[in-house]
Amino acid sequence: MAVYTEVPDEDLAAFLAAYDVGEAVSFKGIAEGVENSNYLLVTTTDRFILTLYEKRVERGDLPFFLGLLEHLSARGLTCPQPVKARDGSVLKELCGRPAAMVTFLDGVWVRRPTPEHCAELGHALAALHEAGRGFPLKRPNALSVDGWLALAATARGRSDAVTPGLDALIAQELDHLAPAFAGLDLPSGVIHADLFPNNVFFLGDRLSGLIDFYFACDDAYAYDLAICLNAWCFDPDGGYDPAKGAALLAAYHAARPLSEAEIAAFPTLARGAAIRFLLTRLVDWLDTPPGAMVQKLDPLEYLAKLRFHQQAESVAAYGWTAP
Ligand SMILES: Nc1ncnc2c1ncn2[C@@H]1O[C@H](COP(=O)(O)OP(=O)(O)OP(=O)(O)O)[C@@H](O)[C@H]1O
Ligand SMILES: N[C@@H](CCO)C(=O)O
Repeated sequence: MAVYTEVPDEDLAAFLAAYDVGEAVSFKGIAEGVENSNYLLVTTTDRFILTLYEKRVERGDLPFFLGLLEHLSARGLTCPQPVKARDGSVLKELCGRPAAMVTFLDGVWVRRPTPEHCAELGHALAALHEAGRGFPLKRPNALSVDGWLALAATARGRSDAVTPGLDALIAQELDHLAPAFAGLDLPSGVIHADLFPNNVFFLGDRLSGLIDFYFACDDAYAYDLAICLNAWCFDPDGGYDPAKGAALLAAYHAARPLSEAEIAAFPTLARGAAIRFLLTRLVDWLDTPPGAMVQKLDPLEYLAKLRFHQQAESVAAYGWTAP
């Protein structure tokens, strides 16, 4: 469930009075998502998503997220566009929470991505990286090496309850990744950092929009590509699908050619991307009280992905070589 804050009708009407969007016709909570309270709002003029930012989103980060959506939309990327109130602001308050309205995007997310979907994704990810250039605000990636070490410390001594040996495996992997990441100097800029299938909309076979920029930050572009490979290119049974990986990498490379350094670093980046989601899922798994109405995501899915990447000696392991 992702409606943590219920909005009374009179509060909604007072909120909407600050905008030129007409009056509410319908207002429904959206069950999908876990971070924030999201509502689908239909007014006499259009459809919008109204989001109340809950405790996991830092208030200080909201100008980065909302400003980024404006920057990307202005450069032709199809992503939610923040709606300005009559006073020009995009961030307001509703029911004691920071709140913003964004435009509604048509499309549905694909449960079973094909290589064709992965190719569309590769193209869109490169377009996102290009469109992000020149965005003036900065947000370091809180979920890079230092964030992984902090999460691992939180889970230490408890992860073996999820699967035996997990504590030691995480410690060994971080011993490998911390110096490996410190030695990287790759092209960087704004990345999405959470571009999973549920954040990418399609109309038919064509990608129609990207959503959920609440992990966006500054980091290596190829790390974003590695996050996508993990999220899109493994089959439901856990096996890596080289046709999907090749489609993703080739489409990205055609739109934003990867450097030799990015290609050489790819297995390391993929390991980093795997431990990042392994750790956040693990800590959520350990710390979410039984019965909480939040979907718990499986950390072991990412342990299997990590093991796959540990065997990869070069990008060829992903079914692709640079042309
Ligand atoms: N601009 C939009 N247009 C259409 N639908 C949207 C839009 N933004 C969000 N949604 C819908 O709301 C759902 C939840 O949104 P979102 O993924 O941003 O939530 P969240 O709480 O940040 O969740 P999570 O981080 O877990 O994915 C999406 O799956 C989608 O169905
Ligand atoms: N995409 C994340 C969850 C929410 O951001 C995951 O699958 O672990």
